[in-house]
Amino acid sequence: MAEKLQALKKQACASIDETKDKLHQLADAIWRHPELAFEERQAHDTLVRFFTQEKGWTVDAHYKLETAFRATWGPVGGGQGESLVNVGFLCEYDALPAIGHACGHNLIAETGAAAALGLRAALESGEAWPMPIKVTVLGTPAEEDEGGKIDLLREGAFEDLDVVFMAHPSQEDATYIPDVAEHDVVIKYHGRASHASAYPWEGVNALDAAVMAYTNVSVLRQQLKPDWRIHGIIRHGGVKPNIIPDYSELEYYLRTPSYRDLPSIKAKVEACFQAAALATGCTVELLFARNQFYEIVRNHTLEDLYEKNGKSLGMNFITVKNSSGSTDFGNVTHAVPGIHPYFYIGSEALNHTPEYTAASGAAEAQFYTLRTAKALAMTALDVLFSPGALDKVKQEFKEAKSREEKETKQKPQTATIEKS
Ligand SMILES: NCCC[C@H](NC(=O)CCN)C(=O)O
Repeated sequence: MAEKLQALKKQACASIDETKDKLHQLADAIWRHPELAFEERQAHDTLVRFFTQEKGWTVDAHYKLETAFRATWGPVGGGQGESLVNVGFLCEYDALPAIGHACGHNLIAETGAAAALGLRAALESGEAWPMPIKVTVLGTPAEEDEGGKIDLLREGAFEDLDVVFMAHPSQEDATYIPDVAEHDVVIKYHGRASHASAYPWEGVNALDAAVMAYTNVSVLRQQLKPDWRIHGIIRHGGVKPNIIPDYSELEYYLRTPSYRDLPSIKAKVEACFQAAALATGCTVELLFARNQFYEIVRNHTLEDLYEKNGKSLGMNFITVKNSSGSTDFGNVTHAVPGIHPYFYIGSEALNHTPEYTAASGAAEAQFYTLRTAKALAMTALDVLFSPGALDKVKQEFKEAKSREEKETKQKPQTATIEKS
């Protein structure tokens, strides 16, 4: 089987190389027209067209969400009574406000599509596969905002998948970076307008509340655990200096390494926001996002396979220990075994900067993006055909889940303001 597996991997890589121009065009079209979360209509249509033109894929446009899609191929192979193995690849394609594809999600879409095409090409060689195999591509919107994958999870989109792959652009190749749990909140202060010079005493200053809230949180930061994060912006702060602002608005992201600590960080910042309202006489509304992002549940079996395949293609892997951002893929890994490796794109630029936008649209990124897609397809082939690999992946996932359940029993998700 080892030789056959090698030949299949070669076939997947060759097919990705053969499709490289179309794949580049796909990423380029998404990059040239950046769209915000849940508004990715053109990216959705571009990907739907891509899979429709590839032939053989069953494509569901607007799958469960307006800008999500699903493309499936197969099943192929297997005898009667064998259970189906459904391999999933994810495409993200939302951009950031003002700076476009500064997180390279156009390249995530490309790796997901390329890896799926590569796996399909290998599976098409006509072998008698021991079990029925299906390939599924899910287009998952709004990673940079509410987390479309969490909505899709709730809608059952991941229920029939056995393993899920995606890869994220970065400054390095890493099988895992500690993406943390996150909950977002919008804070609205309502005050009363008045002439700021003639009768300021009649006003209730909502900007003052926002500034106090910002300062309260900054003061709180010193007392947070080193890997907890709170960061925010003031979105509205008034309209004219001579009108006491009657409205202000902030948005904050709250992050902890485990979702189990989110209630604690939320309780602490809520106190900061309420205190600002009390001090200024404003009323306050706290609007927490409908979805919480969870940290990634690691699958070392998948990571090791990916690393081995990546190294065979020339990748240099580094180990990252520092907490990173967050991803709605974290929630996926609580339901299905999966990996979310990071990949170098030929630039030292940092994500969420204009320089990264340029790098994710540059021709240089293509070599690295396709190399990553090849490593994903090869890893999927290992999962399918390396003896015992799928069982090992599933067993590790099961063990992680039962550890998780035990920890949740020991430490339920409760809000506490810890006293020293
Ligand atoms: N509110 C969701 C923000 C998600 C965002 N994701 C990334 O940057 C992708 C890399 N993990 C974040 O700010 O972490």
